[in-house]
Amino acid sequence: MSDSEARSFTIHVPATSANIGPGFDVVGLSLSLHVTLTVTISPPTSGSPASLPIITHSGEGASEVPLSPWKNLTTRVALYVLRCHNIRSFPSNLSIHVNNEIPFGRGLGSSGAAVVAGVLLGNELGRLNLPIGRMLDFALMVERHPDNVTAALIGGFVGSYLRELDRDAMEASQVPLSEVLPEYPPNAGEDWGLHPPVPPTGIGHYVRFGWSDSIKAVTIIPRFELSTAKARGVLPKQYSREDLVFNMQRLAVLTTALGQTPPDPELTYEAMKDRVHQPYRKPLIPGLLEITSNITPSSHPGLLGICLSGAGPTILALATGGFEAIADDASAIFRKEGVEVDWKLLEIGGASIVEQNR
Ligand SMILES: Nc1ncnc2c1ncn2[C@@H]1O[C@H](COP(=O)(O)OP(=O)(O)OP(=O)(O)O)[C@@H](O)[C@H]1O
Ligand SMILES: N[C@@H](CCO)C(=O)O
Repeated sequence: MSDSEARSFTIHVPATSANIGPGFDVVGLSLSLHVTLTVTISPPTSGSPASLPIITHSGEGASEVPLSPWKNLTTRVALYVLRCHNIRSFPSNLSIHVNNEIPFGRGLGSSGAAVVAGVLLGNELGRLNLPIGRMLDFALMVERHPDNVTAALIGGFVGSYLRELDRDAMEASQVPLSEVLPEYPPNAGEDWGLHPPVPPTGIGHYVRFGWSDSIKAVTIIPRFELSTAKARGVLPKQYSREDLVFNMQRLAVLTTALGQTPPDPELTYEAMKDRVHQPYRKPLIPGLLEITSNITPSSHPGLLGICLSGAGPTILALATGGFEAIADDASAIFRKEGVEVDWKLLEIGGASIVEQNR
């Protein structure tokens, strides 16, 4: 298809729940809520000046998300990918409709999904044909903990690490975010387009674990936002050996236990406990401790384990049944603390996909 023809494609990126208890910054699970971009590029009309992309947005975040392509996270990331391939602007006559099912700032990976959507958008607009690993490099230059973006891109229950790079590559992967996503439009005369910080190759490695089809995700979603930055700000810089061993023992068991059929509630409940992030986040999420300690497989048959979803405030319960009782009882504890919630029963989702429409 030539660039003078109309093009349309759709990008679907799933929500994710990171950590799953002990796997802080390591594991993520894709969920059946999506951000969907419907992208249309009309053929250029001769003589008409270059036009900026038109963004419309429906669903979650509609009242707060910036619609300027210079400010919107997804289009800024797409432009970063394009600039790294010597393409300095969006095509003319580009319109993007975003329909978003992922609530902002709740621990369901909305920012990771927006970043992955941006990488996929840049890849399609530039017809770059980037392999998955390279797309992950771009996503990791923006969102620097790999758990959400890797699970959103790959789909399923995914573990990842950031590689030990050589010194130059390490420095390149750690340039300030303000250089990766500069303020647009640039000041007059600023040479912004020519030298973007290109990601080193192979920043992250990942693996998809097995998943038992019988397991669903009950998400209990408070009606308040907690930014990831704030929830990371309360974490200590150092941990005791006991706490690290506690988490590593559980994570090693959890990554296989959730793939077993039937899953073993006694094994998984204990394996979803954490000492690295949840204890420090308790003051930010009223009810967290009571929910995770009072809702157990013996009080709630069908429950496998319960934890904070990502940086919170959403609670994630993995279960094979008894979904409503788990959600009702967790909601009641939140309400006692004055927190209103919504809950959703979600499937474990697939990977991000791009569909060509015509
Ligand atoms: N579809 C989107 N389009 C543009 N910006 C978005 C979109 N989704 C999320 N964002 C931006 O990301 C911010 C939320 O990011 P944050 O990292 O605080 O929470 P989260 O990603 O929802 O949670 P977590 O990382 O714990 O799973 C929003 O306030 C908004 O600025
Ligand atoms: N691992 C991250 C996930 C949030 O995006 C955290 O818990 O801060």
